[in-house]
Amino acid sequence: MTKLSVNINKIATLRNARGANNPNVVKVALDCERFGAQGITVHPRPDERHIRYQDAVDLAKVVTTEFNIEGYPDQRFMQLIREVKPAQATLVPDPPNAITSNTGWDTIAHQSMLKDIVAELKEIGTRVSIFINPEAKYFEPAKLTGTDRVELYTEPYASNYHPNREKAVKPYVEVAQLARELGLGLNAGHDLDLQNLAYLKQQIPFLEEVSIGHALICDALYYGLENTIQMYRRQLEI
Ligand SMILES: CC(=O)[C@@H](O)[C@H](O)COP(=O)(O)O
Ligand SMILES: NCC(=O)COP(=O)(O)O
Repeated sequence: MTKLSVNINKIATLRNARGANNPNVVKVALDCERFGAQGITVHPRPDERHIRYQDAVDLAKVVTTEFNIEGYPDQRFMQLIREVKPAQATLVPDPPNAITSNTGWDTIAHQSMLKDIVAELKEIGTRVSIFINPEAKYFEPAKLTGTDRVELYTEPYASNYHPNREKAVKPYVEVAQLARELGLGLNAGHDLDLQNLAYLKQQIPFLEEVSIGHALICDALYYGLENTIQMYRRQLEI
């Protein structure tokens, strides 16, 4: 089974537009779970333009599915993980001013740093995933960091899906097999949507989790949150 973790960053973007607490991200997270989400993902950024660090603290108290916190492992992120102890921490190499995540780790250049961070996170008791591009050279070094999982950065798959989905998925299928051989668990995320999700799942049936935010929240404007979550879940059952 591939779990659907709903990224609620965009709910916080909407809330922050008016400064009060509507929509309430904690309530939305609980509703996502009630509607079928098997995990909740947040990615607090240093400027707190959407999810705030305090949101992650508040969410951790009530989320009963898998809570996944993504981010660059600076001191504030590590302090948050120590305080919240989420089920999973996903390490992303974004600089502080990144508009959104746009690449995975260079696990060769940053192997020693990642190894130390992974060890610290595992000491806390949090499963670790490393955000990674679909390039074979990064997988063995990723394994050597001690990480439990890797998360495939799927933006290139998503943007190449419509012109040629077979070509778009090919590098992902190759590295997914490699990850499997290395004993790395496999997550995927970024720009997955109702059109491209089922094919990715068909080609990589052993995906453990996808985290989806932007497209899912956009779809919810038309279909409603409950329907939308069910529609995404169905894509993963194919
Ligand atoms: C790692 C990843 O792909 C997601 O966290 C994505 O970047 C969402 O972040 P934003 O909501 O800030 O775009
Ligand atoms: N890890 C990816 C994620 O959480 C959501 O990415 P997106 O669906 O908002 O592009």
